[in-house]
Amino acid sequence: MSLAAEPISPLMRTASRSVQRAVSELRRGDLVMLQGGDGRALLVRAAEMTDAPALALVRQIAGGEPALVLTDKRAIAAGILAQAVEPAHADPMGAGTVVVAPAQGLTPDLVRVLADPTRPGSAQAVQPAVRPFPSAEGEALLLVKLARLLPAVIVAEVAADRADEVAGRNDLLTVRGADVQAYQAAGESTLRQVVEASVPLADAENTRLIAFRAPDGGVEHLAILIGTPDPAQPVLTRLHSECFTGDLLGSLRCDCGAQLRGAIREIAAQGSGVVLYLAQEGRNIGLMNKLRAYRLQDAGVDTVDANLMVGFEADERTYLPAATMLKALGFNAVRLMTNNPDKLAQLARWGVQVVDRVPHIFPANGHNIAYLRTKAEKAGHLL
Ligand SMILES: Nc1nc2c(ncn2[C@@H]2O[C@H](COP(=O)(O)OP(=O)(O)OP(=O)(O)O)[C@@H](O)[C@H]2O)c(=O)[nH]1
Ligand SMILES: [Zn+2]
Repeated sequence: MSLAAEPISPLMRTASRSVQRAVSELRRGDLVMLQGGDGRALLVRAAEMTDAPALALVRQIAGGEPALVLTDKRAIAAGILAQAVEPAHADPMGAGTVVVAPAQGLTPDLVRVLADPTRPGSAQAVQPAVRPFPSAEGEALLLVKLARLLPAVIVAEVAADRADEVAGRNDLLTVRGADVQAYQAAGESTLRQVVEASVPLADAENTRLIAFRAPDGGVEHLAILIGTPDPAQPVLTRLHSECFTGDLLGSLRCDCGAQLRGAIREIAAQGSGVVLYLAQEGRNIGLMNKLRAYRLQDAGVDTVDANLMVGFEADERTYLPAATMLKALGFNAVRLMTNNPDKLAQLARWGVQVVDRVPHIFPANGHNIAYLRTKAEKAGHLL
């Protein structure tokens, strides 16, 4: 049942190391040097971490005025952009980017109001410039998304032929935009089994947990294997994206807790199957950002628009990790318990045959009616 141990190439190891280090620097509020795939070099820091000394440091190192980069979704929500930016080529990660460089300069307040939808304020006076993806700015946004921060960055361009010298003098980590673009899919397609243990569950006593991790030490996902599925037959399968609030706390805002426990019960009743517990909290925007989206929903916005207002796509998940795990377990055909057509389409796209869809619907609880209705009306869920 284990994956053939494919050695990770030295090139990939170096690439993922610099991306992971850059993510860590950004989360600390430090600057990194990004060598963009477009040949431009940018000093980058997370907008979420920006105060006056931080802006002053960027000015001092770059010798020029920094700009704020937002996704087009966030810029529209902030009222400074009329419509979405068309990507230069069809790339699911390629959100259009919007660059704000006000003549009077950036202030921490302006950065906060534009980057963070939970901070009230207005920013009528700024004129953004738009850039289709790919661009160094778009790669900087991918980095802060990987860091699970708000999708907004402060950038300042540095002459490409001076980037190494500036980075060296200021002890800044350098990361290549091409590596940032390749990072996520590389980790997701090389997940391998790390450990397997028996964990009897109240609703499914004959259960084993199989833990997966990418060779570069990235995100970890779990397979909850119930009974002994026959790989020669389509396996009853549930893809479940992590939901701390619903799964662990029993939050009534969503249907996740009911779906998770319901899937375990149903698989146990049918004899065997697997639940993949995917580390994709908040449709892969992370818990902090999901809580930001909840704040907006408390003010009347629906779950799809709330994601867009924070600056993300409505759904940032890919099911490549799920497909990689299923194949590693020897399961090439599944009966998928879901109402989400994207899960069906993506699994097929990543080479897992979906023989059947098993509806996975639970009664509304009085708090999640609008959430479920939005999933049906806007996200095409088959409810
Ligand atoms: N961003 C965001 N994420 C949410 C919200 N409510 C729930 N989630 C997340 O949505 C995901 C729900 O995942 P699933 O139940 O696997 O998927 P689904 O898209 O509902 O599809 P099916 O249940 O398979 O039909 C989890 O990662 C939750 O954390 C919300 O209001 N905003
Ligand atoms: Zn949930």
